Amino acid sequence: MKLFILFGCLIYLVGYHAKTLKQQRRFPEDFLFGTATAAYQIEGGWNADGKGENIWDYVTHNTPTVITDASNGDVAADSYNNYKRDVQMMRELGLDAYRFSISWARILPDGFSNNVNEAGVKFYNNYINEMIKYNIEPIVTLYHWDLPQKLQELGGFANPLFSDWFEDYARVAFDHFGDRVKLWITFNEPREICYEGYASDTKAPVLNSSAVGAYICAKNLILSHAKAYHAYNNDFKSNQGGECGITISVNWYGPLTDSKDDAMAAELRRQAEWGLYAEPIFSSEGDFPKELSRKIALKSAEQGYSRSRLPSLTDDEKDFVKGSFDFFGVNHYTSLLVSASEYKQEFIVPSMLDDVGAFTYVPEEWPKAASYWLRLAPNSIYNALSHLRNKYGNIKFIITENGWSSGPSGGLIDDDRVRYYRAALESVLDCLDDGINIKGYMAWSLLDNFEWNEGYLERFGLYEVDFEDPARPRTPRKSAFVYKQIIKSREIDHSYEPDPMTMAVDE
Ligand SMILES: C[C@H]1O[C@@H](Oc2ccc([N+](=O)[O-])cc2)[C@H](O)[C@@H](O)[C@H]1O
Repeated sequence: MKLFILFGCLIYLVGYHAKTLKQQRRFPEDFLFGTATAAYQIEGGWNADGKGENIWDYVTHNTPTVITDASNGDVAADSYNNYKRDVQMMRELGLDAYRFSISWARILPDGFSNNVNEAGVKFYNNYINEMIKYNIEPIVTLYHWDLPQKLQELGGFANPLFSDWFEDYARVAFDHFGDRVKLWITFNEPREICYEGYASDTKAPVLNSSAVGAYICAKNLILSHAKAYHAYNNDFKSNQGGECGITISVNWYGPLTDSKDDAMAAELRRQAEWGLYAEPIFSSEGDFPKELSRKIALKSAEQGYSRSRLPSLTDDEKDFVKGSFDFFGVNHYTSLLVSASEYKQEFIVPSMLDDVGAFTYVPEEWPKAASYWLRLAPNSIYNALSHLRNKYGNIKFIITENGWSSGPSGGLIDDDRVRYYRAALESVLDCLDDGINIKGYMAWSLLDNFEWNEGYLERFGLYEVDFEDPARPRTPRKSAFVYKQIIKSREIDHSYEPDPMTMAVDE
């Protein structure tokens, strides 16, 4: 009997300690919890008050077939008129920060800095001031995919002068908003800009120029980032005291098996997906990834090109680009497994996938979102971030996007999104436990919005938006309450159930 009681006490004590240990997993007080959006996806007001046309206006108006539901961002969530409600939602959630993008053509209608649209500047001033009023730190992306159409007509990212145009635009933004904005992101997701915009028929400008244009874009984009970074560093940082980085999409690509070939295939795939853009900026060599560059050169020669389709960086360019960051913005959503053996060449034109030669696989048991590319994968954030830390050192990381999609009739009780966010944030805690220097986490997204090629068929919002109603009313989903709980307590309470689901600003 005594032994039985002793054993019972022991079990109770172990259980109690395990619980308290788990409760000790807290996010630091200075950790920035936020949400993220992008101008074209939420603002609407596509031609309001002097805004110029951008490549998404152009593509959606002229080739609506590119968008599954033939919709566009003309009105979207109408945040151009509803920005105060959006800031109220940020306050309801208790956000520390809010990541949004500036529409280049709203402040420079032709793309060039000679013609500044004062109404556009005023809109962003009001928006930023509203955040500052409530202690919400604005994190500004300069480019989230919406190039002024006039610049596209001059070649866009393929024009070698692109980096000058981007630097000029960045300077206008630093000049007007840098007294209040302290975290600047030059580009959102170079891979999606260059690969999907220039080597596929999905994203604007829908050029599908195969794996030629995409590599020219990659080089020009990296140089443009570095020009904006140096402009900030040399001419603004001492007065404004902010930081400048870039956001790259870093999903985790692991090997399918333990074979050497799969390990190599996974490495090549990582180099193609994000190393191409990260390596020149964050590595000590300041150059494109070696194995990938060799493979592209080889493929280019086989295809009869007299030089590699991937343009090289000169020594001066490498020096200029290397180390051009204060932080690494990571967009992370999911994981994929890579196999070398199963890859079959599918393309007749040069393609980035053929350049890599690796097949990706996703286990059926990983839960599916509404987006075909999105699964809930185990340890996804930890795998990606620990790899980045091991590769580039323990630099400052901010997770600038992470989120889950449902279909248009998904409703307010979004238990699958709740499960995803809790798992993702547990993985962030694993990173913090391991000493990885993550300083913030931005959930994608604050509210439902125009999801690019899927239009309004995929919803990522913590707040649901009624797109049928001209007023675009916003209603919090269950995930909004759960995120609020985590932000407020700095802990993940897996048993928390909001009841009733009524939202208010905590004073
Ligand atoms: C939902 C958000 O997606 C971001 O872009 C991508 C693109 C591709 C992947 N992927 O894993 O294949 C993930 C995210 C984008 O930055 C944002 O605007 C949203 O649309």
